[in-house]
Amino acid sequence: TTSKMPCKLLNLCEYETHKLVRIQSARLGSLKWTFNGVILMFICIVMFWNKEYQEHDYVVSSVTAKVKGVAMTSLPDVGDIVWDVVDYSGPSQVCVCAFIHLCFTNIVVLLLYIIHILYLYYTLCWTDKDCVKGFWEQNSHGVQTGACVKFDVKQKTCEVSTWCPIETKKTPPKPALLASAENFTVLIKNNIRFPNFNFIRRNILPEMTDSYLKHCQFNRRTDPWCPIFRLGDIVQEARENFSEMAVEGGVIGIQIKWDCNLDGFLRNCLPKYSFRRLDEKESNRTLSPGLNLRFARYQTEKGVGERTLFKAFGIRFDVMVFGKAGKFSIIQLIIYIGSTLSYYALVSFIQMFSFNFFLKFNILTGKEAYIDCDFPQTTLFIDWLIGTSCFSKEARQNYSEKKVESVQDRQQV
Ligand SMILES: Nc1ncnc2c1ncn2[C@@H]1O[C@H](COP(=O)(O)OP(=O)(O)OP(=O)(O)O)[C@@H](O)[C@H]1O
Repeated sequence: TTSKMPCKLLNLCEYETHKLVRIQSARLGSLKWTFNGVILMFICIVMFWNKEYQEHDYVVSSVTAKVKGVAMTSLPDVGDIVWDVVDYSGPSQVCVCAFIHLCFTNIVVLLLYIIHILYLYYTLCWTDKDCVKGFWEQNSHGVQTGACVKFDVKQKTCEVSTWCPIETKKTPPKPALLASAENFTVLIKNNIRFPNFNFIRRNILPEMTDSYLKHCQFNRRTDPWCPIFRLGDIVQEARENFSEMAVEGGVIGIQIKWDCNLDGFLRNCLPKYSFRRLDEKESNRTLSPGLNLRFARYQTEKGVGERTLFKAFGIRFDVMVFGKAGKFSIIQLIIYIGSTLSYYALVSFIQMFSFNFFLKFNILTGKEAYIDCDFPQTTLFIDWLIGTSCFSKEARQNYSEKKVESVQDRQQV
């Protein structure tokens, strides 16, 4: 007995293995193959749907844009101005569309400004020593000359050199002066590359001809690949009102999405355009809404430098390019198959669950006897439901005679 003690205490003389049971049951057999089939189908659908057999690469791209259109404005102090393609295409010229993607839609013109007219700025002083030559600060309009000059009867102020007269704050005109920019068109040229696959493409597709480009206009339904967009349509696609947005300006995002399949006969690589407003929409509630900038036209009048200052409000179009390309890769396919094999463990789990459930249901309804077990049973319902069934000797014998063929028995081992 003493020699058996360490055996008993430490379970040294025991070996555990699983018992394999083959059950002759049409119901359980068909359940098993149904589950196997469903899982196999699920794996295949996911594989083809998500193209899990492909390796991927991400897009590298460049974008340029050219705007065309003609508009006329009647501006106070300046008169009628025609804005055509030349005004907004040269880099050093006055622009309606200043940077490639910004289009002015509204303008405040400030009077002719003459260079180097001395103007008084409200920095009080008593003598010239109180003023610093060349001094400038954020809210002043020019640079101090260093002279202290009379401002009114009582006060003196530091003299500054600046453009005259001083710009006063003006609200943008409503309706917008350049609202006809709605009909301008912009050609967006987008070149993309997937470096890993050495694949190059443009949004001006190979099958497009010069005459097609001259006349086409993007339309989501009738012409979704045309790279020429009417500004009004872009704003409308972004669910905004052009005439409202034109007053103070704003930012619209143009998203170009390339989702490319580079596999043989399934090859497909076309751009998808979408549009949305990117800046704060509620101009009533937003401090300093919209988008504006200043530019000037310079001229000389009788030897004196002059400039016409424009404060222009505009809609900026930010073009964003996203893209992913996929190509068949045997390594990806093997990795995917390997990672999905574990799903088959689900089959035996579901099988065991349903087997136990049916068996216990039979026990509950008195079709099977369920008495004592070789090991303690918990009283938790969930354990009872999914735990391994245990039978009395009699029931086990009875059951195995009818349905169960024992392949491997632990006690025999
Ligand atoms: N904003 C635009 N709206 C409509 N069509 C445009 C626009 N920009 C370019 N196009 C047309 O698209 C085609 C390709 O333009 P691209 O700028 O590459 O060539 P281009 O010969 O320099 O064009 P153009 O001299 O007419 O400006 C041309 O037929 C051009 O007229």
